[in-house]
Amino acid sequence: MIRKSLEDGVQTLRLDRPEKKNALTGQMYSDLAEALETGNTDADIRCHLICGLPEVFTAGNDIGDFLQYAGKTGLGETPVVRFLRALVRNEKPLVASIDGIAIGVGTTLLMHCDMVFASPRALIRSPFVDLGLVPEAGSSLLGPQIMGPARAFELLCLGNAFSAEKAAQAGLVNEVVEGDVDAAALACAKEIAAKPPEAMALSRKLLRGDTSQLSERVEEEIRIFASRLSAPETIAAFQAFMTKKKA
Ligand SMILES: CC(C)(COP(=O)(O)OP(=O)(O)OC[C@H]1O[C@@H](n2cnc3c(N)ncnc32)[C@H](O)[C@@H]1OP(=O)(O)O)[C@@H](O)C(=O)NCCC(=O)NCCSC(=O)/C=C1/CC=CC=CO1
Repeated sequence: MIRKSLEDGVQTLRLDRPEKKNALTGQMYSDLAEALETGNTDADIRCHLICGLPEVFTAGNDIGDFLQYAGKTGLGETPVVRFLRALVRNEKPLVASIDGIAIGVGTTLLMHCDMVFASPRALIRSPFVDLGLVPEAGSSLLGPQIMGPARAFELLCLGNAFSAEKAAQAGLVNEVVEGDVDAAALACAKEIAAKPPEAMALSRKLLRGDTSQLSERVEEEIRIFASRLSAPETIAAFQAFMTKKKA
């Protein structure tokens, strides 16, 4: 589930599905998308904070859910697609706090954040190719822009895990926090929320620039990603994960 709260202009979105390492379900994507969309029109929400649980941000998309899409022609207007579009269209500053594993979309959503805080035990990993998949959430465009093509290849194609320190060196993480990472991220989100909102919105928009190329890339990735969900090597990788867990 997603636990939502609003305090001092900060909408906190806490991923909370500990029994499955916060793997994201359709309902969780819908809740996240709705929260971001609401923020675009609700003046009381001045900043979003997305966080997970101790030792786990998220294990990425629920792999069991992926198997349901095999054989289908596209992802259509599924909750995950709604969420990916909501990330691109989000107009309010987005802060993330990672205190553990951040896998798949748990990595790529960070590229849409304005500030990212990580604890020393954070581990960022995107095993897309190992799963027979391709990068998503615009990461094929944002990844090379943020960290350069070489490190983006290492993270997004090779699937190497990045420590918090390495992610900070790559420009994906703003600060590695030794103490309470959620508290540090919340303090930053409140600082953002306390600033003049119009100037903040205009400044953020200038920094982001024209997002049409990003939107197009997200749609292109969705098309390729959807077709990959029926590829034999992909289905085999999903089944291997599910079976290994059941054994
Ligand atoms: C490294 C792990 C995250 C954790 O390992 P470990 O601590 O040993 O814990 P486990 O025993 O493996 O896991 C505990 C239970 O959680 C279940 N689980 C974990 N991850 C997932 C998942 N992603 N989907 C479904 N279920 C998950 C696991 O089966 C256990 O359940 P049971 O107790 O009932 O057996 C490790 O679990 C791991 O590597 N997980 C898989 C990570 C992964 O490959 N994620 C997919 C990333 S791809 C992605 O996110 C892509 C997209 C797609 C396109 C668009 C947008 C979204 O995302």
